[in-house]
Amino acid sequence: MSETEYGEDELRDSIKRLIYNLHEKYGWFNDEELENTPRRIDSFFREWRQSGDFNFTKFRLEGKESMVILKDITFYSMCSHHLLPIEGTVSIAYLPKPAGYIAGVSKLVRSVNKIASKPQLQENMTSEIVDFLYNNLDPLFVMVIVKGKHMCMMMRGVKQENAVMVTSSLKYNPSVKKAVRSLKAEAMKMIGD
Ligand SMILES: Nc1nc2c(ncn2[C@@H]2O[C@H](COP(=O)(O)OP(=O)(O)OP(=O)(O)O)[C@@H](O)[C@H]2O)c(=O)[nH]1
Repeated sequence: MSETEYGEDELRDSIKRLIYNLHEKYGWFNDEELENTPRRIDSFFREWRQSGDFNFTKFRLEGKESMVILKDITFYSMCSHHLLPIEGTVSIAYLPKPAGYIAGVSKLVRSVNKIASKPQLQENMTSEIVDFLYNNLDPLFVMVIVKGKHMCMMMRGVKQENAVMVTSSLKYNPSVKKAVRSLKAEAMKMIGD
């Protein structure tokens, strides 16, 4: 449903109704919270939706091409099934083309933040990051590994304190098809555990 069909005011009103209904049923909120919690939730979603746009600064590779790794980027997302947080790390490996693009390193983090900042499934987030980097950098090879702890499995349901979901996705230029297995092994070795 688009924003024109379901406007910002209606969204705020429905959050207010949710908080009031939860209070009716469970008696959870005091007066200050009934007044201000809907506004805070609304502004969280606004801030989250707006986070992310940036200029993807790139440079030209001058030396010989070799694998670039940025590992253990912290991310926060939310599962689209329960709207509960997912937190974890993203590791990125890419191989630029000869004299091709290299990313300003912070832009790899900004790419993760941009894509993480919405409710989603981890598998889809992983492949979306790969697609975004592939489209922006036009590399020979890109691989992303995501390790996520899902609050929906920690504070409810199966109650797993330590389970970590690991997902990976890769994309490559057809010219390196025969080398993909060794590129993947090199990326995984450099990223490590
Ligand atoms: N690839 C690469 N990038 C670097 C290195 N040192 C700094 N950078 C990046 O160079 C980029 C410069 O991009 P700009 O957009 O001009 O700088 P900025 O506005 O300060 O970027 P942010 O750090 O994203 O706020 C940033 O992404 C830096 O992280 C490096 O050794 N290698």
